Amino acid sequence: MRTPPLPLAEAQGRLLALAPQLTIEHRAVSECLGHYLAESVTSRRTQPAAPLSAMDGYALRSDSLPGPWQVIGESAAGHPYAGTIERNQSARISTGAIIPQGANMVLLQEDTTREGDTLRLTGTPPSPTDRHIRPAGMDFVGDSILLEAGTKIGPAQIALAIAGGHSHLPVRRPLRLTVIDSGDELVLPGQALNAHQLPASNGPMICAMAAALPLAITHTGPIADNLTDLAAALEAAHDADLIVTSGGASVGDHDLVRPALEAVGASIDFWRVGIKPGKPILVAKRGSQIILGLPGNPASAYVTAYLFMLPLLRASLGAAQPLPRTIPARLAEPLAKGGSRMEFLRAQWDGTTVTLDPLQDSGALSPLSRANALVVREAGADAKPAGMDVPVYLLENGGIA
Ligand SMILES: Nc1nc2c(c(=O)[nH]1)N[C@H]1C(S)=C(S)[C@@H](COP(=O)(O)OP(=O)(O)OC[C@H]3O[C@@H](n4cnc5c(N)ncnc54)[C@H](O)[C@@H]3O)O[C@H]1N2
Ligand code: MOO
Repeated sequence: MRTPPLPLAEAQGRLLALAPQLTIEHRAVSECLGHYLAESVTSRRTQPAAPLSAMDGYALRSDSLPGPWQVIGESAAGHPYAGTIERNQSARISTGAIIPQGANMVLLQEDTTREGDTLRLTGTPPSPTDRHIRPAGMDFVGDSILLEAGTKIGPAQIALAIAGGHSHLPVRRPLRLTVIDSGDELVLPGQALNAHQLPASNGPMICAMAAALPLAITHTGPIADNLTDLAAALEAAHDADLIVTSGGASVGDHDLVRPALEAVGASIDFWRVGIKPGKPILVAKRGSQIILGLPGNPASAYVTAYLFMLPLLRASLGAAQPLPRTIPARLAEPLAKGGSRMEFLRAQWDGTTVTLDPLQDSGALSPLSRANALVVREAGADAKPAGMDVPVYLLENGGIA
């Protein structure tokens, strides 16, 4: 007997619970871009390690205002002043240099004049007096959490980890992903073809969607629509952590993904989710390996890769926040009422309003290439007037802010 399609949230939860536990390795920080921290990282130093000047000027004592002062030395970045500043003394100081002993104020050089070693105040002294001083530990202190486990490592996190004294970071090993195109009608890109054929575009699209993540990707196919070839392709990918197929997931006589999975000893975890496009998505397991059978229609493959494959990859790689998040966007035009499945409508978002593409056929690629957003319409939702907010997934960066 056929089980009804799962609700999206339940299906995503079931899939994420299967995410493989990849081993942790320590990678050079500068090679961690796009990885997720496998463990929280603690600062090995305090920054700034000592009070620093935030401006170029003169360091002196606030109780010596209004001067004049004798300039007795200099504190430059990398070359601190070794002595102590007494009343009516000052040290030339540059941005990023340590505030000398005794000083508690920095006068901007624009607020002073200097003749020889004599410094005079011409402008207004800083208020509060420590305004141009960055206190020790302003950024972070030693032995505190610098970056939480699950944080995505981008340029700022790379800089913070290095500033915190780290040369390597704990991350998951790259996930091995095999993407398989299958279908008798498919040919390689650019190959001569007849009316009954079409270029296999899903595989390259799926690989491109995953490309920013730390993966070892293998792309195979197109594989012919027969059990032997499909089972052989699945077998050849036995050491992949995740296999993603597209097509052959539905109910037709040539939809062989399920029988091929059974032939290689995989067990189906679930099949069919109440979403449009993408209903016939299939999830199977073989040992610790996961197989995601995405539907063949290009928009269905894209939407299911976005809602299932990318979150699974992110979860496996240790992301704290693997699921994409919607933002509210204002409808440029009215939205008709929802149908029996939750829908993900290809749309253009201009930063404020969102406009649905007039072509929503799941077999069409051109609306997908025009879209930068998916409008979410719940099953059975009431019609909505123009100007109303709807939840929208932004497609850039997999919907992860
Ligand atoms: N009687 C029913 N028919 C269908 C149902 C249903 O419930 N009952 N579901 C429909 C839905 S919804 C979808 S989605 C499709 C998905 O079917 P499959 O996953 O079996 O996909 P195929 O039939 O193999 O292919 C569909 C379509 O996509 C093209 N395709 C396939 N692979 C690729 C590729 N790698 N690159 C580019 N294009 C590809 C293929 O040529 C077909 O045009 O089933 C409905 N049918
Ligand atoms: O759900 Mo299918 O994905 O409509 O085309």
